[in-house]
Amino acid sequence: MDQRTDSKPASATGGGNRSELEYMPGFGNDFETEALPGSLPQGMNSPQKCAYGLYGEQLSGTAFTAPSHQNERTWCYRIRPSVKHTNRFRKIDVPYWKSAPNILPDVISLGQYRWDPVPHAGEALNWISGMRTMTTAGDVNTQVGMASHIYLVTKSMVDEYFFSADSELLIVPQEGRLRFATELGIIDLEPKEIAIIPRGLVYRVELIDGPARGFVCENYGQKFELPGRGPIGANCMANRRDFKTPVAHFEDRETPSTLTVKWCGQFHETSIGHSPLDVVAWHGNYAPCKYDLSNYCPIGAILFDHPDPSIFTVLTAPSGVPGTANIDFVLFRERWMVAENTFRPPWYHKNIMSELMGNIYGQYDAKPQGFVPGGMSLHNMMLPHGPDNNAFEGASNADLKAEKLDNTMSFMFETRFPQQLSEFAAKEAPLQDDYIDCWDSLEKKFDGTPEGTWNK
Ligand SMILES: O=C(O)Cc1cc(O)ccc1O
Ligand SMILES: [Fe+2]
Repeated sequence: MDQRTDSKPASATGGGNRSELEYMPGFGNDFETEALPGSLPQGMNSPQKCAYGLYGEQLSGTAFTAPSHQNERTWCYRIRPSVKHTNRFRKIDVPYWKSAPNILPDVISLGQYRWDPVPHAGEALNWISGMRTMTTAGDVNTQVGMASHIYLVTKSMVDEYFFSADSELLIVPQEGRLRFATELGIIDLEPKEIAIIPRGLVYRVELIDGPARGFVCENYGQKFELPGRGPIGANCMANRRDFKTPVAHFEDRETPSTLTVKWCGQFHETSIGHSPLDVVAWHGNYAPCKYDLSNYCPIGAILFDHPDPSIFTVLTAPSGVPGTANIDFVLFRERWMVAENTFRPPWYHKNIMSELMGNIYGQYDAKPQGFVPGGMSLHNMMLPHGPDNNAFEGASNADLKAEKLDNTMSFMFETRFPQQLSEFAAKEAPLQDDYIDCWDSLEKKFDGTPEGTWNK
């Protein structure tokens, strides 16, 4: 669906409140939007002279020759071409934001790990200084794998801009509200929502309500897309129309500013004399978006058994291997549990993929205690895990009436690669040293009686 929306440019500071922001519906649509009437060329991309004296510029998110159903690019009409934004770069240190490969000789990643919420620091932190890498997987240089991070944001970026050439960011807020002022428009984000910021897109992050904390999946590989639903058909899970992309919004502001670029795992800074968020009009299918997780329509077992968690996939970032994702983003949210004669929580298992989980709010059914909002857990490649003793006992003896799992939202970043703990995750973050004890009290129940419940 194409949509054309004119919007007034807001104040130079990106002013205006959330309700004034406008979004266009759809996932991966071919959008078009202009902030000034007539600023978007029609019928062609590169007129000899653009309206309002704008410069035309293409942002390519896939190779020029990617198959047409995967090809993504956006045409921007901007006050200055981006190349005018870049002076010489200098390398800077962003010590807590790591990239793969980051395999540390004195850190053991083999294990089941769980962390309490990372507390806010004494000093004020912004989107860049407040990023805390927990795990890395794959290789940023060959564009496979991912990193997981916690962000701790207590101050806005002011005249500071950022882009990651390495990655697309999937952002999962847990507390506080943030504004992403991007080249292509403004997204306000709060817990229960997620956002996707594409590789190469310049933006600034402002604090609306703080402190803000959340989770980030940094995807080095092919972009996130909606999973195929197979026999489920054309509806449910995440529906395309519920993804929202901002309308064009520009800043014509000449102030000394800095642009930080993440490139091949390293950070670089350059000075510019103006806001780079100067795109007046754009069209294309390479754009940021947000999605309200309360729109996710879960599908599940309606008679017996516990399906694989892939049934709850919101987004998947494919690898070259069919069915084996670089990353799946999986959501465990409110739902009814109705399966008869079934052990309802997740089963015990070992998985070739590695599972990084975060709790947005509430209680997770396999871990009624200890996995708290803002907390994370890691069940690495082929490492056994499953319900703790309380969950096992409770679910094995429960009266199996229909039961609503209410007030619960956790998620999983599941990748085909093993995840390596960062130094921060192993040594500074609030690691629960006693996590594996949660399985200690599981008893031997083998008693020589053949009866289970499956043959009743
Ligand atoms: O380990 C976990 O808690 C995540 C998970 C949930 C589930 O329902 C099935 C498998 C699985 O890995
Ligand atoms: Fe699991």
